[in-house]
Amino acid sequence: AFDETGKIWFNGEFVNWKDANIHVLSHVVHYGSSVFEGIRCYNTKKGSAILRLREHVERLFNSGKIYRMEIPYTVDEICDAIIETVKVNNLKDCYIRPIAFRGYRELGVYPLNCPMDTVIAAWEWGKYLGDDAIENGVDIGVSTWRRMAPNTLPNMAKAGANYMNSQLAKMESVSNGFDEAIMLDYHGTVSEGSGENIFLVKDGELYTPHASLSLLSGITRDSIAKLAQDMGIKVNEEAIPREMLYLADEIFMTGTAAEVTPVRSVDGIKIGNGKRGEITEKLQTKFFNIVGGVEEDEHGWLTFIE
Ligand SMILES: Cc1[nH+]cc(COP(=O)(O)O)c(CN[C@@H](CCC(=O)O)C(=O)O)c1O
Repeated sequence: AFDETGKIWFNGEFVNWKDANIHVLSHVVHYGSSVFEGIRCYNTKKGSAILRLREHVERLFNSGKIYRMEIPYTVDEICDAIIETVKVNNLKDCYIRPIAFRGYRELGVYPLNCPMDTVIAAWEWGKYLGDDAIENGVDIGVSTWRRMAPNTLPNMAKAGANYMNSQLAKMESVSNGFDEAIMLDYHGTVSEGSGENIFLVKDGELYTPHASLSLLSGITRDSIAKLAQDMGIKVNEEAIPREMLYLADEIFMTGTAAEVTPVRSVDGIKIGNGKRGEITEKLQTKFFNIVGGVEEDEHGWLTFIE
């Protein structure tokens, strides 16, 4: 639950949390016309730092471009506003949610007469899949809901409407007793989770579905792939059959909220020894050491908040 005492950046002004409201007849409420980001700020040993800020903001604008949304700010202005939002709320470790959406003027599917509203909120958000998930892993199930097919809803856009698909998969998996869903794509090969990308480990190599085909081109996915390459671990991007999930030595999921979460079972079938795998732990430790300021940020991913 939110502590509701913070300030929210709303179309260029900071407003009180409880005053950050929109009209119920805003286009976005009825038609899902929003694009958004999930970004984390970490309280590193050297102060608070936002992870891959520019990549996230550029993806926000790319998502908007797909939907012909003209967000009335530059990438730099949104980056600066995000930094200000963390500072004005005196947050150290937090999750940041920029969102741009079609606002209030008229209803009807055609969106281009509605104004664009832009909001940035930030709050403390713990471990996405539960406190012990990072160490002990989660149980996931393959959903009967597939990720959106090509040319239906754009998987490359981090758009609100895509999460109606994610919600269906998540609700189904939780009702089946799992912690998270893994979705297949239109062709029946492995795609992504309701809010994460997925990696398999087999014979010392990583396997992950092609970016931007049927899944969000994850920034954490990119970070982990780079860390694996730094460690001399080969990363294979390829179509992964569902049954490969069962045969993997290790599986983990990646996302800004999920960070690096091991998977211990799929559809009730134990993965490897049913615990966090060795390569998963190595990558997870490296990731957390970088975002914790314990190890050198060699890729320049951290933007420190003075
Ligand atoms: C469908 C999906 N796929 C992959 C990812 C991983 O992307 P990245 O964060 O760039 O590594 C996310 C992030 N999910 C965000 C929203 C979660 C939510 O519940 O809302 C997040 O992790 O912030 C997804 O929502």
